[in-house]
Amino acid sequence: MENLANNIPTIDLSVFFRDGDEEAKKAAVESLGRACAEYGFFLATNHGIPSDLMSRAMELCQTFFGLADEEKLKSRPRAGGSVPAGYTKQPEQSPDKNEAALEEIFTHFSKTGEVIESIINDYLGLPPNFLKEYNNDRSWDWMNVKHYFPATEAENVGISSHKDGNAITFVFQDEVGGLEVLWNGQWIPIVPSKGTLVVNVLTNEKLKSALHRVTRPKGRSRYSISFFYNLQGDKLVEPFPHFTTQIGEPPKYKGFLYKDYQALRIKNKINPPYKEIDIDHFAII
Ligand SMILES: O=C(O)CCC(=O)C(=O)O
Ligand SMILES: [Fe+2]
Repeated sequence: MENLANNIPTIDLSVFFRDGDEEAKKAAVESLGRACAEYGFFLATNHGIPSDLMSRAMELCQTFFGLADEEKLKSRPRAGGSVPAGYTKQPEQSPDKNEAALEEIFTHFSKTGEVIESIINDYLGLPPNFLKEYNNDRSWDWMNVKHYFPATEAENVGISSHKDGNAITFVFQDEVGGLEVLWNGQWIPIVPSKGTLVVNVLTNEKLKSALHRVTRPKGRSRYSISFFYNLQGDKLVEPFPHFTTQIGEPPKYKGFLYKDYQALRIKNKINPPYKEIDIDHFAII
């Protein structure tokens, strides 16, 4: 049988972290854009996040999750934050001196997000810096770390099928595996490698917001770090005129305020009947 995992493209981003080499940049923009249009996912190498920092961050997650519950509970998110989940800095309870690794990797993810955003800007033929200027407030970006327990005989759901609700997601997973993306009706495994980026951009479907899920392998725990490159809450999100009026195509989605969308997602996630709200909620049928 064909190994579909090989279909997910790997993009080397090194060319975007140095000056010059315009031809190579153009080729990489094209490959990255095509991967986003076809799969909504790609694997990135040379993405600007130092590998020793990634190892330290992953070690820290594993140390943290190994603590007793009463210790972990001391680090729960503070009430009144803009998002009710994710990593919250609690220095006095930090598991060890490596804590800075999570802060540092957050900054790197943010920068790499800007690089990917500008590549997507070019791929879509938007005016220079259009997305950068539209999405110019990084204070809504966030990150979380997850510990998936081994599958049992009865069930193996890590995260059920969903679309992310942000602009670009980076997932850094350990070597265990379990992340899968839906493509042409089949679940394709995202085989662990140094850095996996999940891309979801609102462009009237010029790029794909892919359904994905995590299944839990038997016999071992799995850890991952997800970074969500976001939008500022008061932004109005709707298909840009470049993808609608300017090219004579109707919008496929209604507009919404980004913070209302996030609130709706969370409300439905934590209240019965526990529905996954995603961008389809705003689709114009
Ligand atoms: O843990 C993973 O590999 C993916 C997690 C995910 O899809 C998410 O956090 O939205
Ligand atoms: Fe996700």
